[in-house]
Amino acid sequence: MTTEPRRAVLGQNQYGKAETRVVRISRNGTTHHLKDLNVSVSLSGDMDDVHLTGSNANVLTTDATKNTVFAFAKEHGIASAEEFGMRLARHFVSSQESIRSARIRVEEYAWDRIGAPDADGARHSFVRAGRETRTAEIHHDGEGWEVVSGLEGLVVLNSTDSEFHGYVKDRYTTLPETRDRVLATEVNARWRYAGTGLDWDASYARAREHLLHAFAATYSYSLQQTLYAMGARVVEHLPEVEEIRLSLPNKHHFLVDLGPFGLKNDNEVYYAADRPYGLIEATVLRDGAEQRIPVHPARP
Ligand SMILES: O=c1[nH]c(=O)c2[nH]c(=O)[nH]c2[nH]1
Repeated sequence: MTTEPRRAVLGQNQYGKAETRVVRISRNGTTHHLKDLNVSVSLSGDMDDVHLTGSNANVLTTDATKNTVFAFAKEHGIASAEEFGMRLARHFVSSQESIRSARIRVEEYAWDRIGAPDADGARHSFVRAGRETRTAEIHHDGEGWEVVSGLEGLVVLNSTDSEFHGYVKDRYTTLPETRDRVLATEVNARWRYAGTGLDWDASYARAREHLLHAFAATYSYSLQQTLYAMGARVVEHLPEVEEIRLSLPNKHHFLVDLGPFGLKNDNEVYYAADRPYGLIEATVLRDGAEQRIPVHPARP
């Protein structure tokens, strides 16, 4: 019996940039609108050579597909995930002979406005739709009780009223100063109660509301300042709370440089980076209270 020589052949293939995190802010006077997408591009076509011969002549770079996402967000806006995805797909297939098909996957993160329409910040302050995780930790030694409640994953964003400047400049400092930036964070908070016998649900709702209100209403010169304002507002409005500890990742939104494409980015198109991120943490406590919430939360 003769054995056929085994030869490898190229099967289905596709390529593109996955998970471009684009945030488009439209500013209608002082009322801002937000679109927040995660866009993945997969292109297929005449790609035998790039796999088999080392020729890149048919390859539109994945970098260019990412740039196209940002540039289209600026030029055409984002009416809907579907419309935006169709526009991208049509562009890739019709502008490059070597590209025969495009698959665009879009995840859209929904945002709600914070507060009533006339409330502070309602025009430019947002909370990510979908509930945060509520937490509670109870300790009892047969006599005393300690109750620490909290929340994790409450994502908020201010599209203006945030500056950052005046910081130390050492030889490694490159961050440009800014008088108007997007400030976004995921609120992770734990607060310790002075006693028991409370309406826990009502207290939780009040703490959450005051955290959101302080985030929206604070004109911020740093996330540290916003953190303190949020913690202080809870301590000052909830007499049952002795201390609160906040852990706030700075969810950086970098303005995309659209200059190379002949486009001006007037604080409209942002790249939402996921890491690394600044991590701002502090305890805010009632004057005279003991600081007892541990720095690192216990994991279940
Ligand atoms: O609000 C901020 N606080 C910082 O300490 C800091 N550091 C940084 O690079 N960006 C920011 N933003």
